[in-house]
Amino acid sequence: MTTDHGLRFCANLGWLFGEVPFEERFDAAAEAGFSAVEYASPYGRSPVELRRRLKDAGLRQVLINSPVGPPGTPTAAGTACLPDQVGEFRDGVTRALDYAVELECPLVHLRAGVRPADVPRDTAFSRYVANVAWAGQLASGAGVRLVIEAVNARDVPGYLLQTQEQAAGVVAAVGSDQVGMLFDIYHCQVSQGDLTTRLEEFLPSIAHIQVADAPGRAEPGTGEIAWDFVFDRLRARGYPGWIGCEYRPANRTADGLGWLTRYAPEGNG
Ligand SMILES: O=C(O)C(=O)CO
Repeated sequence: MTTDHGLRFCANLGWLFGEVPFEERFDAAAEAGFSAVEYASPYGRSPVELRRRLKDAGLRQVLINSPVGPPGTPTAAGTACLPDQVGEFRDGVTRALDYAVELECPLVHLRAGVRPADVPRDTAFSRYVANVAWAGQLASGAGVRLVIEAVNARDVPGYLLQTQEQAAGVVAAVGSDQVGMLFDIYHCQVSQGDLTTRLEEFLPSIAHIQVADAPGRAEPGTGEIAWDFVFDRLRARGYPGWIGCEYRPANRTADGLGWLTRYAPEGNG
């Protein structure tokens, strides 16, 4: 549901409702008033199971990520910029699109990856652009849109894509409506600031937004970002997409959702 207020928020089940096991987070999100969810990795469960959980809770899935390697390995933040991982990357995109189609999920986030020290930046960047272009073509056949996200270097040192300008440049270079930006307000604040200027500049390319406050990455209202100002701007510009709650709740998730009722008074989407 889009309200007159215009902003639609979805719950990231990888980050929110950590008080209960993953399987129970669907119901927890619905009980908290969400009508949509996102999470990075559906791959440990069958699409049939996930579809059932979504349906039973009355939720829709709006974003998944393409697969990444195990934590602590060179592919933990993705394979898209790694010249020796093209096969892995393509297999991962194919798998992600299969899941997205099964879950009726409109967006897949392609993680760029961390550039290895022995790979020149230009080499990693051109591999990345070529991979995203390849994935965009495959995604158009599946009716799914891809998004790419700039991530701050404090949280993920060496991540290839660190600024909104770089992400916008890749979207422009690929030149396909099938690829858009995932603008994470927390990452932008940590790396660059000047949030609303950047949001407004890149709005035509932005297909998804995520939120957390800075510097602690907890709920909006726990840090330095002027959320009234930011959300007013997004509302005034008619941002039509979802806003993913990708934050680490300061306490129990439900206890920290007061901020949301201010910005989505008629329900979270
Ligand atoms: O890894 C992160 O920090 C992300 O924001 C992924 O979406």
